[in-house]
Amino acid sequence: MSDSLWQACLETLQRELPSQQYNMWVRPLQVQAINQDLVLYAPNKFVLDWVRDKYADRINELLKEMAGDKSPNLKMEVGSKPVAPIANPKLELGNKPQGQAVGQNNHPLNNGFAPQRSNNVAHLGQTPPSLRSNLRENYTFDNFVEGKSNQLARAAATQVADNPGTAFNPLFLYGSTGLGKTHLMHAVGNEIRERNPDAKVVYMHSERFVQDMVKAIQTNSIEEWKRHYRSVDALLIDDIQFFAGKERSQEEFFHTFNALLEGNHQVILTSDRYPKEIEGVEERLKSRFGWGLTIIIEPPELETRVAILMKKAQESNFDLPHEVAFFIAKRLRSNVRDLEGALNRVIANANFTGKAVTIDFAKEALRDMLALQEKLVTIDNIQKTVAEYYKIKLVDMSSKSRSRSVARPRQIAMALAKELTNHSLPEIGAAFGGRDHTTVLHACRKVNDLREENHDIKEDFSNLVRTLSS
Ligand SMILES: Nc1ncnc2c1ncn2[C@@H]1O[C@H](COP(=O)(O)OP(=O)(O)OP(=O)(O)O)[C@@H](O)[C@H]1O
Repeated sequence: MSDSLWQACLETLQRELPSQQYNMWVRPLQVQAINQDLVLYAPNKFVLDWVRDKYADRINELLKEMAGDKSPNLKMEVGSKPVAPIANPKLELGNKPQGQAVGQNNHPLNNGFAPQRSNNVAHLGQTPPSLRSNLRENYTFDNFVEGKSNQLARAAATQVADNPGTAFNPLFLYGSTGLGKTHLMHAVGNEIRERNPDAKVVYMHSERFVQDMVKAIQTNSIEEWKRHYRSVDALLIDDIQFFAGKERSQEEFFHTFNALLEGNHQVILTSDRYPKEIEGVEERLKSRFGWGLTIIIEPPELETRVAILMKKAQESNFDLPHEVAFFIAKRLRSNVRDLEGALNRVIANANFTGKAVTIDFAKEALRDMLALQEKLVTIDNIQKTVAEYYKIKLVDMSSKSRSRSVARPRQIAMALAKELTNHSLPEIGAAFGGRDHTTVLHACRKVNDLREENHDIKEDFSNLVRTLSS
């Protein structure tokens, strides 16, 4: 129960804090519920003091918001969550030993503190701490819900897992935040390890890569560091846009990258944008990124969002009524991470209040998230964004002109208004120069058809959804 409460708390903190702060201070915390206490374990005193000072009040506030007078007492300690005994050590050995504790051990501020580990848990041979695999075993192909928006990416990832180093190298996944790039990347890594438990698969966030390199330079161990990186079977680097402006790291990465590709070792990269659009990264590196296969993951459509919610609820053994999943999916459109956050919140609220999970219940539990979303996407905003995108005048959104160059963008804007806001067809019609609701309906159908047939319109529509929802 407290797990879902903490998860809900984490989701909110992740939304509220700049990602670097979140990754640095909050992500490494481990949690355990002990009676009425929720104990947070920090990897060292520095992190403990920082979190206590900067975030404890907000965490307490969130716990109270979500669990009311049943909210647990927040305690904080240096240490790590006691490791539960492993029922079947054989299953663990050599395959997927990395859990939270390993990530924590890798924390940049983890000055020599080693979390408790079970002796049953395998270590990766002589690999130095920074090159532990870091794979998150809960990110698999099995629990990745497929839909139109991620079909290609998933298929490519499966190919890479089947033929690492030879199918597509590098595999470059890009798309906005929270759409499953990291998940897919780990799924490939997990699958490679599943088939070959000896494979050295290393996952790294790009910021971590840079920090490690700096440390290796400071401690005169850069040669060893290079050797280790170049010896892996698969290197997974997340969010490589953070390499921007870090020239020395790019240089090292460039050589490592070439060495891996030459040796047919798999490289998988993710970024929030198309390689050529990453500013502050050398051209030669960007062009190398495109040598294999570059694929976008788009925001999931409604059916996929519902399927993701149902799947995640099922994984948490939570009985989520379909209409509630539909309601949440309809309202939260841009990002799977937000969907998960919403679900965790609903679960936490339901567990703590014991109330039945209805649409009204979800509305209440998600009040602030929904309000935020409504504020973000207004018809006004859609009209402005579409007009700018197609370089037409804003007044043409409501003009009577039927010329194709303005009528098509207008139809797209109407379809976006239907998809991204909760306004009714007549309300949308009124906002577009007093048009009839049947005109809006026709526009929505037309745009849907065009998205199937015409690649440019499909891409324009996704770009606009992304811009409007971010
Ligand atoms: N298709 C999907 N099926 C199931 N879960 C998904 C899917 N897509 C995303 N998720 C979940 O959404 C959350 C966010 O995904 P992930 O961290 O992979 O996003 P990301 O694209 O790497 O984001 P960022 O760019 O911010 O790193 C994860 O918990 C992931 O499991």
